Amino acid sequence: MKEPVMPGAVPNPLRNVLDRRLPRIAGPSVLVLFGVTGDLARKKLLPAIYDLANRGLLPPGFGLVGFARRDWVDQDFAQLAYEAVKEHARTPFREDVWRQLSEGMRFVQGELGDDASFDELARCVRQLDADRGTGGNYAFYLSLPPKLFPTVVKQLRRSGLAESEGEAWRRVIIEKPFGHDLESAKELNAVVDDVFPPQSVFRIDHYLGKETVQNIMALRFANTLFEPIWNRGYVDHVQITMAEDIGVGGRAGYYDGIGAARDVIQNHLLQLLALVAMEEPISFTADAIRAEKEKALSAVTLPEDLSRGTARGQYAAGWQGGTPVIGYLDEEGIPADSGTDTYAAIKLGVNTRRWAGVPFYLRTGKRLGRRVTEVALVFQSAPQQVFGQTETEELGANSLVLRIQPDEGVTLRFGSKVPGASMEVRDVSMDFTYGQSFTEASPEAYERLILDVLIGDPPLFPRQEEVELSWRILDPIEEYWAKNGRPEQYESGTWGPSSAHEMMARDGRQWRRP
Ligand SMILES: NC(=O)C1=CN([C@@H]2O[C@H](COP(=O)(O)OP(=O)(O)OC[C@H]3O[C@@H](n4cnc5c(N)ncnc54)[C@H](OP(=O)(O)O)[C@@H]3O)[C@@H](O)[C@H]2O)C=CC1
Ligand SMILES: O=C1O[C@H](COP(=O)(O)O)[C@@H](O)[C@H](O)[C@H]1O
Repeated sequence: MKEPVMPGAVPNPLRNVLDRRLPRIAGPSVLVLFGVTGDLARKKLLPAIYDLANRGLLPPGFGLVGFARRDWVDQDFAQLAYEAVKEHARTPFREDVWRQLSEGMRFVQGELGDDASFDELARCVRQLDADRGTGGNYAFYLSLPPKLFPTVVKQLRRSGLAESEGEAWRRVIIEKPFGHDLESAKELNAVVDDVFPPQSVFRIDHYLGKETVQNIMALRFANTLFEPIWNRGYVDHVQITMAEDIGVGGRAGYYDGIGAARDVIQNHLLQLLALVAMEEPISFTADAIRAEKEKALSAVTLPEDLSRGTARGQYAAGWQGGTPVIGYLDEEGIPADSGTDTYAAIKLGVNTRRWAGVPFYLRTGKRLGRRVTEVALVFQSAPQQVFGQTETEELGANSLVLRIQPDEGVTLRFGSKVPGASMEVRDVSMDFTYGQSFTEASPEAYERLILDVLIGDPPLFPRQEEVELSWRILDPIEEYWAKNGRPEQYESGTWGPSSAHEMMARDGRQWRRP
């Protein structure tokens, strides 16, 4: 409902800003976590829930229900959560916070396809609701292998859990990847859409919960400094890098057959591209932001020749931090003849007045030189170099690097005269680093996103249109790869296959060395 405006009242431009600074606290609610024994729940979700409680952002009567197949009771779940919190939480351990949280924790053992398991879950949730006074507000987090999403959504309806009464709400949180191509994404959406209204569906892309990713909009639209040069008149090209030093670890079952491009380009990297390429939204509402991201994604173009504008690889044995590591094909659970990519690089265009002709190079990979995610705008070189010698990393180009992780911040690189008698210019950096500029700590991405779901605040969650537009970009590339041989092997600990470097060299450019 719109707030009534007094006749003659002067609108206060700070109102919106002040509202955003108020502490945002979740109301009474129960969170049901499917897949609670999994990797994501243990490393990220359970610690994030504890951190929210520790920061006073969860109500005292908050309820948490874990669901998985193993033969556990409430105490086993509490023990798992305790260990996860001790190992991975960001805030210090406080006995009183833990006690209050664990009093509201329950475990339900069951099979997702089994009606009786869901009837037991419904009974447990309703009992917890009554005990803790959570007002019938339930959120369901699907931290599961993606093929199980439709089963759970259907079971939520069958068991009556999806249905709310009166003022109470129901929300469903769906982990990525949302489908494995355009067609399956549409099928999944049809199932979800049948059970939950669009405003109750929260599709998680945890990159949008990262402070530094949210800062892309602040950097662009809260300043006058960058926007005038944020276009084809000044930018030569954009590089978006998400490099990991880890291998596939214990996630073979999920990763093999999915690969690097579906795992992170379809979601995280295309969301970064959208935030860099989009126009300013007319407001910071979910609809306005999503609409601008969708326009940017609709304008994305593929390289004319996919053999020259894409590259993919698979890690072979090598060295990581001085330790020998095995190749992808020797990882546990990976078929010896797997053709799954663990590295992918793609050159895209954005066909708008702002970006026409500016290439966006996206790359991601596992077992690369180091863990780093960054967005680099590489600017055109000065029209003429009056100074004899320029020793620069990007051949004399200035760059603005948004350091998403680690060492979060922003770097501006430009040429400066080297002190001394000669007129030599060398690249230097001007740095903004979160840790040095703010005393406030950044919440973990999942902490922010879980809180937003419990509050019902949707701007940081992509809607179905964005998911579909991203699959439209990736599907032709995956089809091309499927028909054109195996990924090229690259040594672990290096910066990916030689075809990715050749792709840049053909354009007279090179990948940045992060
Ligand atoms: N791990 C990560 O770093 C990230 C994961 N994600 C996404 O999060 C989701 C979960 O991933 P992750 O935690 O790694 O996966 P895991 O394989 O580690 O965990 C899967 C969970 O699902 C449960 N499960 C599997 N089958 C069934 C079934 N038939 N009935 C009931 N429970 C079942 C397992 O429980 P049990 O075996 O005990 O029954 C386990 O708790 C995926 O969608 C993934 O894409 C997203 C970003 C990062
Ligand atoms: O979504 C995913 O992200 C993680 C990396 O997340 P980050 O926050 O540590 O950058 C990646 O390892 C995983 O394969 C992928 O599913």
